[in-house]
Amino acid sequence: MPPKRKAPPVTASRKRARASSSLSPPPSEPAEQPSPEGRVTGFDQFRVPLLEGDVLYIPDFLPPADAEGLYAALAALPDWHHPTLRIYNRAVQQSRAVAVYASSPRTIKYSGTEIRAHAFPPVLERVRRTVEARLAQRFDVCMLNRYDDGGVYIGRHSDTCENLIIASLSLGAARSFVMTPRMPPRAAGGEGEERRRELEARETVRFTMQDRSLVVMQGKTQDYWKHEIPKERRVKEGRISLTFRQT
Ligand SMILES: O=C(O)CCC(=O)C(=O)O
Ligand SMILES: [Fe+2]
Repeated sequence: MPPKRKAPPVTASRKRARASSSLSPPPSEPAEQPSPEGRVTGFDQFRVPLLEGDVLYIPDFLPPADAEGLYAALAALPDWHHPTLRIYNRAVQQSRAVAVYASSPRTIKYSGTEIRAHAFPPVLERVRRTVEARLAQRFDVCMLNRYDDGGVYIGRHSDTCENLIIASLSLGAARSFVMTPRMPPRAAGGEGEERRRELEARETVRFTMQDRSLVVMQGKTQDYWKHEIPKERRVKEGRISLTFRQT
């Protein structure tokens, strides 16, 4: 199998960008205006080079002062739980803990189960305001994911296209984000299956999500790409992602 194509330009340029960025926008910046296109604009230098995908990786998105104590405060929220999923008719408890918040009371469909969304707690509301102002977008739902160490992962999936824009803020341990192209169904099965695996491996894009960074997925990304956070056994620290969604 050919080696997975890494995306060194993404990682390398982000390292350079990190030193210089001060990410609280000046109040005059146009980011305060809602974006008419329904997509995040103005971050072109952070675009991940993907065919038919619109993905941004923005390092140092949250200033260190805003991130101080945030991991611990979020980890202490009372709403975390490990959903029980039905896999091949067996009940399996997910290793990743989740907590869901929404601006109005509702339940959220999630991997075949329903999760009750809570009201945004003040600590999360502050982050939401920062993300909304910087991206010039509104987010009405936030799903938190907690990966206590590198053994906790999220399998390869696409999110539903009801999520117009997903903005995922990372806190804690650096983890890999792996994007694999979605293949048409006819590419699978028999000999096609082997070819599909080969193409997937060749086109796979991988980058590292650092503490305080933001990944944005929008446009047709979910139609053309799957994403995952694979197990990385050497990672001993926890990571929390705040996945802001538009529903
Ligand atoms: O943890 C992340 O950054 C992404 C999680 C994810 O893909 C999801 O919640 O759908
Ligand atoms: Fe996802």
